[in-house]
Amino acid sequence: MTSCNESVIGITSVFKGAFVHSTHTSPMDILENFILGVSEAGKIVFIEGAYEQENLAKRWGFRNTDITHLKDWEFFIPGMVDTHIHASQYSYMGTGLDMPLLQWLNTYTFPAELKYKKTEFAEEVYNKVVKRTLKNGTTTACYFATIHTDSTLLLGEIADKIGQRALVGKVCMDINNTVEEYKETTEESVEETKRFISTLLQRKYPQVKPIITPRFVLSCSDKLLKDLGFIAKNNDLHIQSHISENTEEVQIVKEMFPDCTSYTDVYNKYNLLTNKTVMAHGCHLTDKELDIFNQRGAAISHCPNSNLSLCSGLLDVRNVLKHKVKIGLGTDVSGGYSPSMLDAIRRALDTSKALTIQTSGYETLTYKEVFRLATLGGSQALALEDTIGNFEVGKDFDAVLVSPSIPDGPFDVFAGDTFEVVVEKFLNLGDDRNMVEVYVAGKKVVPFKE
Ligand SMILES: Nc1nc2[nH]cnc2c(=O)[nH]1
Ligand SMILES: [Zn+2]
Repeated sequence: MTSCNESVIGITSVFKGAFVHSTHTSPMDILENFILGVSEAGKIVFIEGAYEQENLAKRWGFRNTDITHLKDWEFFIPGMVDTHIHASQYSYMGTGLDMPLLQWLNTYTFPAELKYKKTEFAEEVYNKVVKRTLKNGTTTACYFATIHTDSTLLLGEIADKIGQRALVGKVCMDINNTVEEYKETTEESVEETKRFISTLLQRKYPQVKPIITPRFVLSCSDKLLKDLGFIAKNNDLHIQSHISENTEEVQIVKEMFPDCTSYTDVYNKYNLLTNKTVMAHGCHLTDKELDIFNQRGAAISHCPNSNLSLCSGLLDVRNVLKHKVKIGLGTDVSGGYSPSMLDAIRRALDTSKALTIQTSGYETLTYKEVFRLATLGGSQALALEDTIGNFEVGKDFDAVLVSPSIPDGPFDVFAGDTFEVVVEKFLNLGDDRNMVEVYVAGKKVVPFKE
């Protein structure tokens, strides 16, 4: 296909059918009988009612035979954004959820992460986690790897090869009093972070970028936090970490930093709270801390499966939204036992309902609001809203083609169902069998090439 009037931009795909997405004003818009065009560069160039088909065809130079028609009940959703996932913890996902955070880290996590010193092990696990999440509709993942630079670079290479959009973090930690082998010196951590960033950036992967990753305050010395804040600022990089996940952790941070007014104040002091920062959990943040998040433009990754599985706490998403703090959803594999963002949607609803049970007058989140968190909210949390998150013209076409009525699928569709009902069924009951195609920047990445 070539364009005529709009001769600079060539159209490579045109889809006709239903598109379901969120906007600032609406948590869920269902656009039935629409037509969407994707450019060679993978960007959305138009999305309009199908009655505009002839005009669009003339303007963009495509023929009727170039159009891909969605089948009955099929619809596109924007690719989902996992704002917090530990690629390295995928190897033991679904196990070891019988203790609280700090004991869990010492017993299961640190020994498991130590194994990534070997790049062969990293290669096996990282190929699996990228494929598993992509086929579950995660088109963008914000990854923690381990302290090992070469294995973490491999994660970037694998995400690029398989076609997932990713922020990839080499974990930084110079404190570990229980698994002594699993830590770096302060200098190593800083130097290896610099090597990681420069090597990954040199590779110029179009959709894979580095993210500065201090594990959390309890794993990092003051000097390390300070240097990482400096590196992030000098290179305008994304930042991720954990904050206020459970009460024991919050108490220890308070005792360690008597001069700081809060956990948030510690990160803020070291320039680690920016408009490109995403902090996981935040279950126990105070209103004052949320105000600081708002002022800095920093975001929260809500990881409800993990918060329930490790008995960490119930994040009050309604309160976070009230403070106008950016928020997305995360699986937090493997504190969370599921790699699926559909599970994150469901557990976020469960959490909101638990808060409703214990708080009179609580305004429960709707499934539509939680869908927005998994898509547009995630893009905002990762400061990628200009590129992804919904089907606005000019954004990259990151999308999942959902086929609700596949043979032997996880739920049934009936003739009397409305489109809205089918979307709700998919969000509550669907799984990767329904996600028949996945696109990142206009390129079909699921089904996999091999
Ligand atoms: N859930 C979770 N919390 C953390 N806090 C510090 N490290 C971790 C981790 O690996 N998982
Ligand atoms: Zn985590």
